[in-house]
Amino acid sequence: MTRRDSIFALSSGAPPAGIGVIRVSGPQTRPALLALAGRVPPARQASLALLRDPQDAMPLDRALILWLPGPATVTGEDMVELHCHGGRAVIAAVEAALGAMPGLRRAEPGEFTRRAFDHGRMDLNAVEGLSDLLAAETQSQRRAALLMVEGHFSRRIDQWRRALLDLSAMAEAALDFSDEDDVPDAAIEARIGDGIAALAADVGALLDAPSAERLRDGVRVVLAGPPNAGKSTLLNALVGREAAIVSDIAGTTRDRIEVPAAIDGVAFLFTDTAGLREETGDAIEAIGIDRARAALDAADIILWLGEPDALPRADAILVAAQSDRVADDRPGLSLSARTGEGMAALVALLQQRARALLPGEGDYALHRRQRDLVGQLLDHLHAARAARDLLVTAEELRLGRSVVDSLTGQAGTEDMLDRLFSGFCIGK
Ligand SMILES: Nc1nc2c(ncn2[C@@H]2O[C@H](COP(=O)(O)OP(=O)(O)OP(=O)(O)O)[C@@H](O)[C@H]2O)c(=O)[nH]1
Ligand SMILES: [K+]
Ligand SMILES: [Mg+2]
Repeated sequence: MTRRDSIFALSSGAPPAGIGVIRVSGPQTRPALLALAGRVPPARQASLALLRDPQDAMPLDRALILWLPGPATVTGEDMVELHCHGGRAVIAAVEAALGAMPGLRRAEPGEFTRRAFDHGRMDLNAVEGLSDLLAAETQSQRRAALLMVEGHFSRRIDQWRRALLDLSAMAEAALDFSDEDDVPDAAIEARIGDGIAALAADVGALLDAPSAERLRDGVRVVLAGPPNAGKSTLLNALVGREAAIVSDIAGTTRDRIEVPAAIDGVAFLFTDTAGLREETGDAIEAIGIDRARAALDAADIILWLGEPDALPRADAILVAAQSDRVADDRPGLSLSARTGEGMAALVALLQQRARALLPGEGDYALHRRQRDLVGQLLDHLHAARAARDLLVTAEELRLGRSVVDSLTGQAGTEDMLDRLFSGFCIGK
């Protein structure tokens, strides 16, 4: 796919800044560079140039320019980078000069990336990874996103595609053969079966990959228990600010209070909830209790500040709170949010639990879209394996290949792509 129009945008942060990098991409890039700088420097070598307004030859800025002829560029098109002084008026003047040139216009959000995708420079997984990388706030988010951008997952999918093609070719050959004498070669069928099983094992292993949404939004830690157990006090201590109201009145917290917080490079989403009790005359509190139960259902980790025999889930962490004033023969992790006693142990335990849910060093995380498609691929492989008829096996393998195409975005629906790219900032 090629496009006629060329685009430009400020690709660095909002001015004023030390440097403002304006990128241009498309067939008009070279003429634009010539018009602004009066020359086209050697490819991929930084050089200084006085940029002039082509209309009146007045100086705009002295900038570092980088001429990047396509197709070996990030968009796959001719590109130039203008590293200008990052003042508002400088950027505005250079952008105005570019905008006045024929065939050049401002880029829409994500349009550079979209061109990279359209020209096969990035597949959909790398695009999603880039979106995550730009949004990354913690080091674990950054690491997992970078692996996606670098194409680790895409290369694995490519291996799947090749394995599927090989298996399909074997199945077709066996079918041709069986046409001739009605006796399919048992050895070939066994080889196909083994190949499918090996591929299914590799694909299935990815279904356990950590969730990119969880990595992005934070590990959901829900604090729950009876009224006045000290949930809100503990939440405030964990996030380091007075996010929730604390009082000695039972039933103080009614709504769910969600507070994101990064602890040692891991994103958590802490949720304080209304105290759970069976009977309340207060209609609002009753709604709060329903919401608390819903939060518990969605929790990755539960901190339970109640009775041990009322644990909402077997893996909930039992917390014996307010240890500074309650006699401590209680089971569970003893702590006082007031004095800080036991807090370090709780944080260490949260980190340990979170690590098990998040990608480790060198692991990638999968978005729901990716996980769903990996699941579909696995279903087709299982069906291909279980089929008694080689025709069915061949068809399931073909369906598997189309799932792989969806995974890389080769068979993506247009509105999904529009949504994804519009989430990018301008200049990316
Ligand atoms: N001494 C001491 N008091 C605490 C501690 N934690 C909470 N409290 C007190 O216990 C009372 C209840 O605390 P909250 O944090 O509001 O309890 P809660 O579980 O959120 O209560 P609800 O929102 O009403 O369900 C308040 O008066 C707190 O100051 C603690 O560790 N030590
Ligand atoms: K309270
Ligand atoms: Mg509370």
